[in-house]
Amino acid sequence: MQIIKYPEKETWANLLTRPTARLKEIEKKVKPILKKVKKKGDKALLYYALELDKAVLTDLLVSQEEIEEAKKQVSRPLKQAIAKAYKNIEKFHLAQQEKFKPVSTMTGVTCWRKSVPIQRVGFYIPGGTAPLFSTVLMLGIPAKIAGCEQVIMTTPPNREGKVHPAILYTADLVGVSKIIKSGGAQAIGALAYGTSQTPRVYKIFGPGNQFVTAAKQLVAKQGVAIDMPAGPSEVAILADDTANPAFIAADLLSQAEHGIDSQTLLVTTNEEIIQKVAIELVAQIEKLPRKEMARISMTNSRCFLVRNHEEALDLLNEYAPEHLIIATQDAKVLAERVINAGSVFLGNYTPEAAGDYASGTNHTLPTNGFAKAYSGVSLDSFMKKITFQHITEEGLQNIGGIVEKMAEAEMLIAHKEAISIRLRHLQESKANNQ
Ligand SMILES: NC(=O)c1ccc[n+]([C@@H]2O[C@H](COP(=O)([O-])OP(=O)(O)OC[C@H]3O[C@@H](n4cnc5c(N)ncnc54)[C@H](O)[C@@H]3O)[C@@H](O)[C@H]2O)c1
Ligand SMILES: N[C@H](CO)Cc1c[nH]c[nH+]1
Ligand SMILES: [Zn+2]
Repeated sequence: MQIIKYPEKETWANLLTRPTARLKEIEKKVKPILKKVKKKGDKALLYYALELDKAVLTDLLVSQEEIEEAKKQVSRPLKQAIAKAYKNIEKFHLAQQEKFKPVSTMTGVTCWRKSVPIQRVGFYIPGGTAPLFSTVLMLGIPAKIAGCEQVIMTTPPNREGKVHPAILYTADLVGVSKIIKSGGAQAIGALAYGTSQTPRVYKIFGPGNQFVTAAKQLVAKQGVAIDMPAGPSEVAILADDTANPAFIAADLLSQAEHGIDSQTLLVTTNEEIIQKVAIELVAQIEKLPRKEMARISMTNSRCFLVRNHEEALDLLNEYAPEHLIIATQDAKVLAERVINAGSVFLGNYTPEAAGDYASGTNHTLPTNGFAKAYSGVSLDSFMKKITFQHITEEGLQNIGGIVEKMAEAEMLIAHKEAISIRLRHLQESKANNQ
């Protein structure tokens, strides 16, 4: 972990760079993959399953038998844990339902808005180095509440050509319509362009590694919607002397273990805590099965010693972390000053891992600084907001002159005439009735 003491503001941009490869370099690898999928469809998916996932597949589609088999393989305690997480995630996302009342903007002019589900959505479920079945819940539950009709899921097969049973079990639980055994950029291409087995979707959701994220960003330029760039995981921790160094180390490692391109940050006003966390990291990392990955990722880690909490928050808002843990005495007060972050965790007993799995909030979040402009996945991500309006005869008389004036000033006379023709008609009918 690189320690940086009292950095001047002008140096922040350089110190806060992400370890992810430059988008241009990743794009060089991803573009030919997308092109091949567009041209060759399922044949390309089978080719990349062998080339990149070392899986010999005879069929890309997960069969009903495979799902039934998976349901038997998941243990009862895991099913119980999943059921509890499901309830919490459902509760939090149900609370996001919007009740929009019609608004009368002028007498006779009524406007309202309705949330309508996106009919066909695509999920990418990461499975390269760990089977992230929790992501199935994070995407599937809000999609179900929203009422999306068709959910097409893609996830990488393992070397035996199989998908992890817990991924299949949760997919069945949330009502996924079709599961395609394909990972990486090729899966994103399949969802964006469609193949004989993969229906083309209107919006692609889900996190993934740099290849997945770059592919999502590329297909977004070609017309398909995406949730957001949700790439390699990140966590930043703001700690004071009330924080527990062992907890901090555990939280840093929990995101470092995601992959070699994950990044973790510690920001503190307390020099002593840095040394204590460093000691804890050495001890805790040894116990992790993914310690090699975490060790590489921890080389991307930075620790900032800052003068005060004001400066800490400015630095963190500049970084815009995917996850921010505030482990300070006045965590709730400091949280008010957060303007750029995907999801915030307050206090010593709020580990980020709770949000990854079960507290209720969504774990599909913007990385790489995109939290400056994007929100994480929510119920709204699965909806379009359609606006409606109705204008009565009296309403048109009230609003007509305003529109005519503005249209004329924009030199759009057909617009003006769409109003004037009606106003004249109303005048004529009034005259005829007198
Ligand atoms: N931001 C979020 O909300 C969030 C949530 C969960 C996970 N994540 C991130 O998701 C990622 C999961 O990564 P993963 O790799 O385990 O699984 P993954 O499913 O995202 O990627 C695996 C696929 O990547 C492709 N691939 C691997 N090496 C390649 C190469 N050299 N060239 C082209 N394609 C290649 C393969 O096709 C493989 O199937 C992690 O980075 C994790 O931090 C992010
Ligand atoms: N931390 C990840 C989001 O960056 C989500 C996750 C899934 N499983 C474990 N963690
Ligand atoms: Zn995680």
